[in-house]
Amino acid sequence: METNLRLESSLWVDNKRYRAVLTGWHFNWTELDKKNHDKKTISVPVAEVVGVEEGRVEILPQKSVEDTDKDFTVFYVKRSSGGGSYGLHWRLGKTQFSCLSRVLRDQWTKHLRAALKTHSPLRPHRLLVFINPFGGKKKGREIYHSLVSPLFELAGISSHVIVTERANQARDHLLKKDLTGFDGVVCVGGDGMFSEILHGLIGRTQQEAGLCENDPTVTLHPCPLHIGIIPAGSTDCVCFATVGVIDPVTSALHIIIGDSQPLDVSSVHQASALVRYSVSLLGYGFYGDVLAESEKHRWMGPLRYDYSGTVVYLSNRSYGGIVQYLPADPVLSSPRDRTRCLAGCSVCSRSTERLFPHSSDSSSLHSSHYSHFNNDSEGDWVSVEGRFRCVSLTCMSSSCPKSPLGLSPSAHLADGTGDLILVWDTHPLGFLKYLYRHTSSQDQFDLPFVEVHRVKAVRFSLPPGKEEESFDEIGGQNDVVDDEETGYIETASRTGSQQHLADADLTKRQKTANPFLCCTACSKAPAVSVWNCDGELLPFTEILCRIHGQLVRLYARGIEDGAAMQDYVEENDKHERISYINSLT
Ligand SMILES: Nc1ncnc2c1ncn2[C@@H]1O[C@H](COP(=O)(O)OP(=O)(O)OP(=O)(O)O)[C@@H](O)[C@H]1O
Repeated sequence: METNLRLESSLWVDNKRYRAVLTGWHFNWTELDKKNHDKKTISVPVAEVVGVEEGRVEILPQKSVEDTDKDFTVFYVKRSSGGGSYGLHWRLGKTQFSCLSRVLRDQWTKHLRAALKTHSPLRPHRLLVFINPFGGKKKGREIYHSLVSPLFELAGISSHVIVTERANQARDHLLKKDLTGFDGVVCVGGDGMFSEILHGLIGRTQQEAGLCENDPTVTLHPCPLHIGIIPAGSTDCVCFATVGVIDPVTSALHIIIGDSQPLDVSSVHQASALVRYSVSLLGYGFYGDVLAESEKHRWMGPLRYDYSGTVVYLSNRSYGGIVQYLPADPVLSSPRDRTRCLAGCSVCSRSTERLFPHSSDSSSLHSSHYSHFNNDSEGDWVSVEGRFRCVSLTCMSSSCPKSPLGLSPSAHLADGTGDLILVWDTHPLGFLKYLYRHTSSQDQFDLPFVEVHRVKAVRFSLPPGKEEESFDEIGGQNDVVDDEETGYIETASRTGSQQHLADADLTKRQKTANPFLCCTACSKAPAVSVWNCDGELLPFTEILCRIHGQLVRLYARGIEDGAAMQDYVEENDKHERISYINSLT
């Protein structure tokens, strides 16, 4: 097939002659001098071509076409450094080519489009887009319509756009409505919007597969629809940790070219009920207290997190608890191995084979055998008891602009494990040192009171004598939630897809029941903290978490950084190396 797609001819750009070659995987054009010697080559992977249009076409600020017989325009991904951030920004590159004849022009457009189809099989054709008009600086609609929609149009993607009118509308839509014909779901918003999409898609997939989400031993079914994140929130950590930059155009281009990044998800259970899903931070102690405190100061905007962090740090708290964990296989990877999970991560690729042994390639994942937990021998649980400053579990590095290497710098996005970080009680300066190291490249685990373990599951309970206040006692008597939107009445903790049920009453409960909230004003320190689950407070203290390997897929490819791109380039021949670097600059 590749030989059929090959095409080579002279083309002109700005009256300069180029030799253009379409090989199977790359489209290259090399400037020629008067003696026909090669000057500069630009090489674009076919998979990164966004669109091919007849004529001389402009997209921004408005689409305009100068329809000439012998011209065509190629749009493609162009990289630039992240302006101080860790990853690379993607921009829309554009080159207008002129041919000697219309026949040749038609040949080029036909071949390029055919190559796109062959080498980019996961490109979406139809997307369901949810915009949170109130997320972040309330610019979701503007971001989508001015920056993203023109790119989708150029790439021939049709989208059904829903501007949400209430919290949880996107999640409920995904749980109940017909999703036939959609290749993916895009959220325009922050981490809260992403979490809605996550819960909706996972819940829907399990409903359709007839699986019970409440049972932590059940191997959940991976979601068939991809998730795209257009960052427009005040916290966009999932986007940052999976793309490397917070930039709507970069994210839109990843969606268009059909990048596919699997992501591990942790399910959080209380007794025999699912409470929530988490992908980034599940934190008890310091991180839970900071979130609880910050809820009181929402009027401060994003500043509330810095303020609350200081207040909670000064309150110098630690909490008793019993942590049990199921270690992951230490031969596969370690949270202290100083590796980084970057685009093309080999640990994650090997995990795909381990987690889905019967699928020949990633595209057939969703029809494969899903019993990856059953294939792993469970191993032995390890138990530790004591007083902790914080207990955290993360399925990814949880890097963010303030902490570019993240909570666990060597964590992987898709290896079926999470990193459990135990920070034992210590003096305030020691804890400050631990916190400070998150903002630098110093190893935050190289401290005597810090432990990190790569795990498959975690259980947290209170020490004997400090048993959990029952759910009812802390104000959550209403076990039944009436979902007005759908007319459903479901019982929390008893039905499948019930994670959404806990949400409706949660805010109410937190206000009256959160032990931290009531105790900040008291001199007596609280005996228990609260869990921060990806920015939401959990109404339970004693929980069980299970990591589900590669449960969802994002339109992303993991963080690309300069060094990683250089490694990629090294694998190509010298000619392509030079041309690739040229195309970056
Ligand atoms: N139309 C709406 N009205 C009110 N809330 C909404 C609406 N649409 C979505 N939401 C909710 O708003 C919450 C926050 O949204 P999002 O994450 O997009 O923005 P954010 O500014 O990063 O949020 P925050 O900083 O408050 O966590 C989400 O949990 C989502 O459920």
